[in-house]
Amino acid sequence: MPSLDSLPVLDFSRLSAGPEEATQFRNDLRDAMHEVGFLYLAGHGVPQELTDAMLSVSRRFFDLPEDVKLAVENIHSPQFRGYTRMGGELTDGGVDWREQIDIGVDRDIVAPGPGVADYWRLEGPNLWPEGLPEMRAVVSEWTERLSAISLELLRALALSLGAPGDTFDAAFAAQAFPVLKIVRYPGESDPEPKQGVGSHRDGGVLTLLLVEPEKGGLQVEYQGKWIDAPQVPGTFVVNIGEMLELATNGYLKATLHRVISPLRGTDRISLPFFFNPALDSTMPQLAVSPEFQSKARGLSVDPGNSPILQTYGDNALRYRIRAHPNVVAAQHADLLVD
Ligand SMILES: O=C(O)CCC(=O)C(=O)O
Ligand SMILES: [Fe+2]
Repeated sequence: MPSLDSLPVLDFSRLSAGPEEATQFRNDLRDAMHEVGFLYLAGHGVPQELTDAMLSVSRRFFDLPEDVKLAVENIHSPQFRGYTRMGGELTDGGVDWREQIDIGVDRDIVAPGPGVADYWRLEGPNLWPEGLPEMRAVVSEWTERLSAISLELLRALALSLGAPGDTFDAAFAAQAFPVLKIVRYPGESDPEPKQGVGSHRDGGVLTLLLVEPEKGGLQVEYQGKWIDAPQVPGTFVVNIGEMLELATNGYLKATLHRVISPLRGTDRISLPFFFNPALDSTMPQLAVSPEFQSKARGLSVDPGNSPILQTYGDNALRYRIRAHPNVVAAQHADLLVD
């Protein structure tokens, strides 16, 4: 396999440029997600004004007084929504130098009871900060747009592997569980690099990441080396999560990545959007055609050596528990008993 200096770039608009171009796009998408598991997506059609509005509201959020942010801290949310203070998150056994707000779909809480799976604890309301009423509308439009692109990408991937295009539709139809994180990495590297977020694979299906213009820091593992993935104007970084690796028996790759803190005196905002299916969905095992099946690598195990779980909600809860022990202590102490 060739070495690589930067992630491949794909133009999403090729998907609507006639059947031949669409087929070629789907094949390129499949090959990039098999080889690297990461790419830059250009031509996605999300208006620049919407992107600017998202970045601007994100900055305004982080500029809120500390007590306003702490009023929506995730320790108040059994659903792990809301604000994570600096140093309040662990990845790969180390502290992440980032603050963030997690926003999902506002839904009713699922009442606990016999036979009700633990992962239903993740369903419930968001925590919205005081003084930023415009945040909801922008986030909701962002979530809608990015969900639509993600579903198109999943359809393209399914078709490219010889499976029906609608293979994934049902898992996302009724109660999809996307999560948007709005993240700020303060300047901690001096210049000795500090952990912005530690090395990990994403636990969901597909991630679309927007990074502030001109910011670097993201690194992607390829053939045992870290490739820098700086922001490229007009693109999202798109990567495969563990559930899609599971669905393709490892043909598509959930790739390790991490973020190095920016240099002191600077910071970096990024918006990872995790496109996830309903909590009780099991990823359909894709009918990958034999040509590809023979090249499937089987599944990776995550750095903690725990295998990927079949039901999405179990995976999601496991990730949350590992990353936010303080929320578990405050809201889910019963899960720690055995
Ligand atoms: O901020 C970034 O560039 C990536 C963040 C990330 O990988 C994550 O939150 O899962
Ligand atoms: Fe990630």
